[in-house]
Amino acid sequence: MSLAKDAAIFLAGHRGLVGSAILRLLEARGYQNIITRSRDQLDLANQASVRDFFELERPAYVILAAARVGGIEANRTRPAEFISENLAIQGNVIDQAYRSGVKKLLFLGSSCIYPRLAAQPIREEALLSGPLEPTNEAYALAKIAGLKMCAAYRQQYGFDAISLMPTNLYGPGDNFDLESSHVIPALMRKAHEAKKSGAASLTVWGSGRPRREFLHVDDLASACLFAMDHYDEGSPMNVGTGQDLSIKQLAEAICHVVGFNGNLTWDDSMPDGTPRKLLDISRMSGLGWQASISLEEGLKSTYQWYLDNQT
Ligand SMILES: NC(=O)C1=CN([C@@H]2O[C@H](COP(=O)(O)OP(=O)(O)OC[C@H]3O[C@@H](n4cnc5c(N)ncnc54)[C@H](OP(=O)(O)O)[C@@H]3O)[C@@H](O)[C@H]2O)C=CC1
Ligand SMILES: C[C@H]1O[C@H](OP(=O)(O)OP(=O)(O)OC[C@H]2O[C@@H](n3cnc4c(=O)[nH]c(N)nc43)[C@H](O)[C@@H]2O)[C@@H](O)[C@@H](O)C1=O
Repeated sequence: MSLAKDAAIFLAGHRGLVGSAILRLLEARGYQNIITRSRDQLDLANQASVRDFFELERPAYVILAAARVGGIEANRTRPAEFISENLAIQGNVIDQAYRSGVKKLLFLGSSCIYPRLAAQPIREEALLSGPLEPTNEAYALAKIAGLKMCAAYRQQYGFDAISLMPTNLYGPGDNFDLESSHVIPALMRKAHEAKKSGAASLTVWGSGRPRREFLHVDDLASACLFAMDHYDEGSPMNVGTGQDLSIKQLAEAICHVVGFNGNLTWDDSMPDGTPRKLLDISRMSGLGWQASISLEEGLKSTYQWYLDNQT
């Protein structure tokens, strides 16, 4: 099935990192009927508002990129908000989409749904096979509930709801707040500020030993539209690059891109999180999709975006 260019598509979370990348791609591909609402206009955690919205707008397709999202420290310190807001948003949107006759819905989970010590690279079958990483357990449980809700609605009602599990993302429109952000925007900003102030060193959280896989958000947007056209199964599907690196290697790469030549110091009072979460991407590549933006290229363009947009 291919999405018609005039299909009514509700893109939830269009101002976020992922939603804004999907919006750019939908517009570039000529989609003419994209429905958007900011949180101020429609609180997706409010069931009555979501019901009224779906009854009024009657979208044919839904891409759910609205969620409570943050880096390791935000997840560790605000678990109640991460579980309650995500359960509410996804529960309301998935249920109302089904009730109002939506033809297809895409839900986004995250690679943190898999067990902390899953065999690497992580296959989709590893889901629920072991304990989760404690720093993001609340968020991961909400995401697991979301993908299982999609599978249950497919099984019982025949609702075409699919779930993608992206690895760690980065790119234009990311959150550069040092307390709540993910590692790439945090280190990019720290390196930029250290370079500007002439500081001798930059502080990196943890030991530098954890390994992470990073996908540029424009690649994720392409994967989302590919999955809307080519995937219609209940089981979640991983999206990544198939390559990872250590946080130390990442910090060095970011310093190189930013042009900061000082030292790295390590704050071991901050958590490392999952030791490694490299996704097995054979299911998605078997369907014919692969990432195209290298980490080096993506870091350079993201830093340029930061320079052009910092406030
Ligand atoms: N960033 C990452 O590294 C990864 C992200 N993902 C997943 O991708 C999806 C998008 O994440 P990302 O783009 O990074 O997140 P962002 O924080 O950048 O954007 C989240 C969006 O959700 C909207 N939103 C949040 N709460 C509500 C609400 N109550 N009502 C309406 N809208 C709301 C926000 O709207 P507004 O702007 O109006 O406030 C915002 O546009 C999430 O499902 C996330 O789990 C998966 C793997 C990794
Ligand atoms: C996408 C994913 O994102 C989160 O999990 P995470 O991968 O651990 O995310 P992170 O990007 O914040 O950290 C990656 C690594 O980097 C190290 N690190 C070093 N220095 C900084 C630093 O300055 N900031 C941050 N944030 N991390 C730093 C940090 O200590 C960790 O070892 C969860 O929300 C999870 O729920 C989720 O889905």
